[in-house]
Order: sequence, then C-alpha cells, then structure tokens
Amino acid sequence: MSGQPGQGAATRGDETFVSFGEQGAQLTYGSYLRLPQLLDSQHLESDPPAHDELLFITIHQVYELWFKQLLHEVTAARDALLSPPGTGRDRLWWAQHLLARVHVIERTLVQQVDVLETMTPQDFLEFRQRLAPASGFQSVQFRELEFLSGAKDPGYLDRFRGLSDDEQERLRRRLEEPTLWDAFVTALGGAGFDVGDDEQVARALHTVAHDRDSHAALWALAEALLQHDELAASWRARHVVMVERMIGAKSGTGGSSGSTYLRSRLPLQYYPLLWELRSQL
Ligand code: HEM
Ligand SMILES: N[C@@H](CC(=O)c1ccccc1NC=O)C(=O)O
Repeated sequence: MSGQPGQGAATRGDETFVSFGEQGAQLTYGSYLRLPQLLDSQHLESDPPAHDELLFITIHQVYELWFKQLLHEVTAARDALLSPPGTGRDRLWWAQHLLARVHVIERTLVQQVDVLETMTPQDFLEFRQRLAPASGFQSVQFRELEFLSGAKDPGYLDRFRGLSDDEQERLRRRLEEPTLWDAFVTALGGAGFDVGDDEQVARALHTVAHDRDSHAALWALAEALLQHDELAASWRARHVVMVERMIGAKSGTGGSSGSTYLRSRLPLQYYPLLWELRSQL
C-alpha cells in the first residue's frame, strides 16, 4: 500500500493515514493557507533590526486579519436583518449567532494588547521614529468597522492622508450603505413597531424590554448590539492605556496629540438609544 495522497488508507508504523480529496491538485497546508506570501510579509523598517519590531508588525497583521473577519461577520449580520420577514430562514437567529462570534473575536482583540505590552518603551523607541507618519489612525478596516457598526463620520475621509483609491472607495461605500443599527431598526419595523424617528424607536425598545416573552429574538439582538458597543469601548480604553505606558504624553506618529486625542474618543457610543433605555427601565 502506498502512502501517496489520495490513495486510500496506508499504514506506516503504528499510525494509519487516511487520505481523501484533492487527488490531482495536490493541495497542501502551505499552499491552501498561502503561507509563502503570509510569512514573507514581515519587513522591518529598522536597520540594524530592532529585536521587537517583528512582534510589532505581527501583532498589527493579526489585528487586520481579525478586522477582516469582523467585517465579514457584521456585514452578514446586517444583511440578515435587512432581508424582509419570511424571505430567509431564522434571520434574527442568524444575526444573533454571528454577533456572538463577533463578541468572542473582539474579546480576543482586547486581550491581545497584553502581548504587545511585553515590549518596553525603551525597546519601542528603538524603531518608533522610523514609523512616522504611519499610524493605526490609517487603518481603513478599523474605520470601516466603526462606520458599519453605526458611527459614520465623513470627516475621517479628509483627515486620512495617503489612502489608495481603493481604500477611499471602500470607506465611501461604507458611508453610503446601511449600518448594523439601520438593519436592527428595520427588523423592529418588520415586527410591527413604528420606527419613523428616534422617539418611536426608543418607545419600541421600551416595549421589547418589558415584554421579553413576546419579543425574545429582538431583545436578544438588542443585547448583542450593546455587547458589541461595549467591547469596542473596551478596546479603545485598553489601547489608550497601553499608549500612555509606551509613549506617555508624546504626540503620535500620525500627527495627533496622542493620548489626548485617543481619550477624546472614549465616550463614543454606537447605540446611544440602547444605553438611554437603561435609564428608562
Ligand atoms: C506600541 C503600541 C501602540 C502605540 C504607542 C500606539 C499609539 C497610537 C497613537 C498615538 C494613536 C493616535 C494617532 C497618532 O497620532 O499616531 C493611535 C491610533 C490608533 N491605533 Fe495605535 N498604538 C499602538 C498599538 C496599536 C495596535 C496594536 C493597534 C491595532 C490595530 C492600533 C490601532 C490603532 C487605531 C485603530 C488607531 C486610531 C484610533 C482612532 O482614531 O480612534 N494601535 N495609536
Ligand atoms: N502611533 C504610534 C505608532 C504606532 O503605534 C503605529 C505605527 C505604525 C503603524 C501602526 C501603529 N499602531 C498604532 O497606532 C506612536 O505614535 O507611537
């Protein structure tokens, strides 16, 4: 019996290998995951190489991969909520299911800051000056996530410098398309509530909150949105404390005041009506 891929069971020593699929294409772990490209994408700016710059690049690349996944999930959750009642199966359940995944990823993003904090400020300063004018401020996917979640701010389009045409187009599209909040309000409307203005939406939320038996799926969704909002706030808070630990009150490589700018972003709420509801219960 041969141990070649695609040729059934083979025995080597004590172990049995069962091969399946991909007889001709010879898919491998590395080719499937595009590892040659992925693992050749860490290029240091420092010369001679600063030891911690690899960690710095790796962390950011991992963040961007998760941002991509989050955009995939939040977009799908929004689209499920936008589809008219009766068209898709379990629309509200599916949206809630995806948002539960979003929460787990977001917790991972907050916890990941711990890894970067194993870098000391002195070791960061070895390569920091090489990074300007680049900064996390230029993360297009981060801003797409904010816009898609509900916090649209066209001002960011002008404040970004050095965006490619493709990146500008992505942001502009996110400004035009419905947000996760718009989709949630549509779902409220689909359940028979008047949602013409914020006052009506607030009243609908109040009704849902006080009759959870009748509106279980909508209440669960409202809670999932609030959780998403809270986790985004946790990331901002965690990030700014890390920044103060690394660079104190220095201004940022992106040209902002640094931690003062970041602290000004802390009060941001995606879903103020869901927070105000708490005061009305
Ligand atoms: C040594 C670690 C870090 C430091 C010192 C730092 C510092 C800063 C500073 C000072 C800003 C304000 C913009 C500027 O003027 O530069 C900023 C913004 C930002 N950083 Fe970081 N950062 C660090 C790590 C990270 C990591 C790991 C991420 C993950 C992607 C990240 C994402 C962002 C984002 C998205 C913004 C824009 C925030 C907003 O506009 O609300 N940063 N960072
Ligand atoms: N803005 C940071 C530098 C920094 O952290 C950074 C630089 C380039 C690409 C991403 C970064 N991460 C977050 O801002 C600083 O001022 O030290």
